[in-house]
Amino acid sequence: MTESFAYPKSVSIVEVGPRDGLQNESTPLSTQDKVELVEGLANAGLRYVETGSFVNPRWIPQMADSGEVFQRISRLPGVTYAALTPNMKGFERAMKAGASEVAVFAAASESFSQRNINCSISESIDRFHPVMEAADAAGIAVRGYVSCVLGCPYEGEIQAQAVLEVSQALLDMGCYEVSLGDTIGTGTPGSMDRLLNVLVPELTPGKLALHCHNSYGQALANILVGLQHGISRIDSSVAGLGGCPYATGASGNVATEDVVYMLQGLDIETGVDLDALIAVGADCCKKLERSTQSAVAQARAA
Ligand SMILES: CC(C)(COP(=O)([O-])OP(=O)([O-])OC[C@H]1O[C@@H](n2cnc3c(N)ncnc32)[C@H](O)[C@@H]1OP(=O)([O-])[O-])[C@@H](O)C(=O)NCCC(=O)NCCSC(=O)C[C@@](C)(O)CC(=O)[O-]
Repeated sequence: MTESFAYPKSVSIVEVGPRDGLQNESTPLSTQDKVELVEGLANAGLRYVETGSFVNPRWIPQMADSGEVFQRISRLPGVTYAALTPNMKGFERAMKAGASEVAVFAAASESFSQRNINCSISESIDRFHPVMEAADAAGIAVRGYVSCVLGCPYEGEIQAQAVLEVSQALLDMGCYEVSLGDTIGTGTPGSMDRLLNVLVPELTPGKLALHCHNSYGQALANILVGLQHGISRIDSSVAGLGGCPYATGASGNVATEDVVYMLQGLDIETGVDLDALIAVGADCCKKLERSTQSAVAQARAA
């Protein structure tokens, strides 16, 4: 643990429910329901909504209508509507649909990289170069993701050095930040602290975000460790939707409602209206015919 720390005064929440959440839901949500979800999240105060993904629809059918979702949403000023783009084809589709920002995604594990995007880590970096150049020319910011930072479903433990190398490569090529994905949620406050002790001095906290899945119930504790290291960008998914299609058993991201509640308790500003957010999560869960994974939403409903 860092010797002394001050919690950030505010935290930006990166809402990934409409993408990371819905990409792994078995019940398909209609395009109109997706549009209402994205609009509801922005109306609840979220300023960054990952709205969809431009990957091969044969790999991720749940995101096949992302172009239509982007085209149909009413946009609020000051809100970033972002998309995942694994290659130039994805980037071109995202631009046509009007995405305001894109994200490229790599992994710290070779096996996961092969299963998720059908290429090695270094091949993935090569594929991102033209995306970075095209985004730069178009004035589009690019976020980077690194999956499996605290464990891989195929390789087990992942070395911090491997996470550092791929994160550094993404920043060097022009990503403005790297989101560290605990894809299978096996991380603990101890392993997160050890990882950040390696990454933060090299990369600085302002270039890092945390993306914690909650499979083992550790996500909020891991995020707290990240805050103590000065990280102030947190990914989360309304109602804890989703999982990962290439990591069997991985549950959804930490629920946005639970993150907001914890941050409120720390007097950290998020700009999110918790009651409005809970209502958006409840509406989405009803449409998906599933229960919320948010402990806060469950407690409020009771
Ligand atoms: C990356 C590829 C496309 C490579 O897939 P590939 O098969 O190696 O690509 P290819 O270039 O050889 O092309 C094969 C076919 O795919 C098409 N294609 C090629 N690119 C696109 C595109 N962008 N959009 C639409 N179609 C595309 C291309 O046109 C061609 O079509 P065909 O000629 O056979 O009809 C594939 O592996 C893929 O789509 N993977 C999906 C990966 C994915 O979405 N995973 C989930 C998101 S990552 C995640 O959830 C983790 C994260 C970010 O949340 C963080 C964390 O939690 O760890």
